[in-house]
Amino acid sequence: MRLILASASPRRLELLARLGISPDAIDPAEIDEAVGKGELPVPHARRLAAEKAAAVAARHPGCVTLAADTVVAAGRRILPKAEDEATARACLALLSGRRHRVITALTVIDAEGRARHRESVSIVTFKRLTDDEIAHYLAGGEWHGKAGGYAIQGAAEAYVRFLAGSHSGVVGLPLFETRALLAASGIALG
Ligand SMILES: Cc1cn([C@H]2C[C@H](O)[C@@H](COP(=O)(O)OP(=O)(O)OP(=O)(O)O)O2)c(=O)[nH]c1=O
Repeated sequence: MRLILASASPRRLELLARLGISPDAIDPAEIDEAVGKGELPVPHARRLAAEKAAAVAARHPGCVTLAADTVVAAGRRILPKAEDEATARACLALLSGRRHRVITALTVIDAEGRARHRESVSIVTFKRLTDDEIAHYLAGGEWHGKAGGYAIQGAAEAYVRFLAGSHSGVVGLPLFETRALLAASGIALG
């Protein structure tokens, strides 16, 4: 069974490798990731994962397609993907000392075109960050392109006081849910 990874994220490819899987092709979906008016974090992540999977599956009939979307949420608010330092700084200031959620939604479309969905929701709390700590983190550049302006797989984990849920889910591909969805969709797993 051919597996298509509908993602440009090298982290998702690495996480998939931890399941012993290497996709037959990588075909990133390029969809509009704008947040809908009044759209809440979990529905937003679900919608984007489903749209990424559908867009890519249409190009690969008869294959299994896996897509994911990661959202960092402070209450009902969806934090942006940090594309510049000012945005990353604003995210870190908001997350400082405060509990937030990281949602990764998954969609797998099987060879018959049937879509299956799951999501992982983790709770993360950072310590209260001083201005110096924020400046030091920003200088490292790891925030670039990351939802919420940080990457737990890098230096930011040293600021994480509490995590409940899935570490791989925070990084971008929750292994437990991914394994379950792929197995249900006909991908052979060890
Ligand atoms: C919170 C957090 C996010 N991230 C990353 C994962 C995702 O790459 C990104 C969220 O954006 P996504 O839109 O989920 O993914 P992407 O644009 O990188 O890739 P694609 O849509 O092609 O699959 O933030 C981390 O790497 N570590 C973290 O701790």
